[in-house]
Amino acid sequence: MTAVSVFGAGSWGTALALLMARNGHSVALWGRQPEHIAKLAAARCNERYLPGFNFPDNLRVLADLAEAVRFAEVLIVAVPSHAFRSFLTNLTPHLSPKSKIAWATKGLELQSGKLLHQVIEDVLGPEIPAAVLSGPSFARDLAANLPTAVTVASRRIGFAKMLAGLLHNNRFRAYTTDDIIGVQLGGATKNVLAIAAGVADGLGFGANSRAALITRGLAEMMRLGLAMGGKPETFMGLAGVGDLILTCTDNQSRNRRFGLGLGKGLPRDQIVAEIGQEIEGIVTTKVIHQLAQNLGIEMPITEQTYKILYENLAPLDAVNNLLLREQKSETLAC
Ligand SMILES: NC(=O)C1=CN([C@@H]2O[C@H](COP(=O)(O)OP(=O)(O)OC[C@H]3O[C@@H](n4cnc5c(N)ncnc54)[C@H](O)[C@@H]3O)[C@@H](O)[C@H]2O)C=CC1
Ligand SMILES: O=C(CO)COP(=O)(O)O
Repeated sequence: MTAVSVFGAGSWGTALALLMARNGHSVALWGRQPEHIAKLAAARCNERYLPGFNFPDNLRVLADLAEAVRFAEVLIVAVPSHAFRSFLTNLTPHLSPKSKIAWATKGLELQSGKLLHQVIEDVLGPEIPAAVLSGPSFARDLAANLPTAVTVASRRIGFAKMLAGLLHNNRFRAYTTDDIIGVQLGGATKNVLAIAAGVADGLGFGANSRAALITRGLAEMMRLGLAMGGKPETFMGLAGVGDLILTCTDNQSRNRRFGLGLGKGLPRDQIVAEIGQEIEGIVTTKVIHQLAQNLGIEMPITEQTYKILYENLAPLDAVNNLLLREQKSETLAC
């Protein structure tokens, strides 16, 4: 039995806390809004973000950050990417020399384009053991105990194995790797491509288009990921193509649903309000587009998604721009 604290009481933080509590660990789930945490404590369930799944007795909820950090040496962050640096800054004064940090956030830092392990190094220094969890894993499927497999990446493989051990059970497989860059870029890029897949489906383009988009999207993910130091096998694994397929094809994905709404011509504010949860791909589209430009990498689907989101390009015109590109070789190098 290990003590673990999970930070971020949204759908993903709650699902991870449930998983580890069901595995018999002693788990604290921290949220920043005391009134939200009070509701969780009273209902023993997260009715706002993950309704229908009762908390076991060994899952406690906390609104006090210092108490949640004191509770465990293993800390897992599941706040959205836009809050990542400020959250770490708040965390810093409470850390002990034994603290180890992991994150399940999928995204990059908007202002700097940094990967989140770089943000950790900036704020907490290079010495703290750090690992990322990613892969095809909807919160609701996990909470419902449906079979799931993910990747845990750390440059300290011992910490990756320890974290994987906390998560692993006979319905949840956690694989390990040292490719912290590839795993993060897979998780970030797939959200952009899921918006694009949603747009295509919202326009009524059907199955052939979806499969083409996923496949060409994978080529984009790999071009960027390899240029930034990720390993090819990571993009062919759970955190790459695995999560790409999941998020592009199932309507549990908020990024895909956002794209679906855009493709149907619904107003952006209405779609965002109806989803009512984090849509990481909106900001990530901007960051990845900027990275691709800086590195001179061709990412046409990302580029057209960027134009829909930030330059008011009509979805149908974006698709036509893709289809009217000159004929190409299918190889990765383009
Ligand atoms: N929901 C899912 O199925 C999965 C989500 N993720 C990732 O997990 C991360 C969190 O997303 P979800 O839990 O799904 O979003 P959500 O919308 O369900 O919940 C977001 C939570 O973050 C909290 N939050 C927002 N700003 C904060 C701040 N400044 N400080 C502390 N907490 C803050 C909110 O209060 C809320 O509790 C995202 O990066 C997402 O991509 C990864 C895998 C699966
Ligand atoms: O990352 C996810 C599943 O692996 C969740 O996807 P969405 O953020 O699009 O809902």
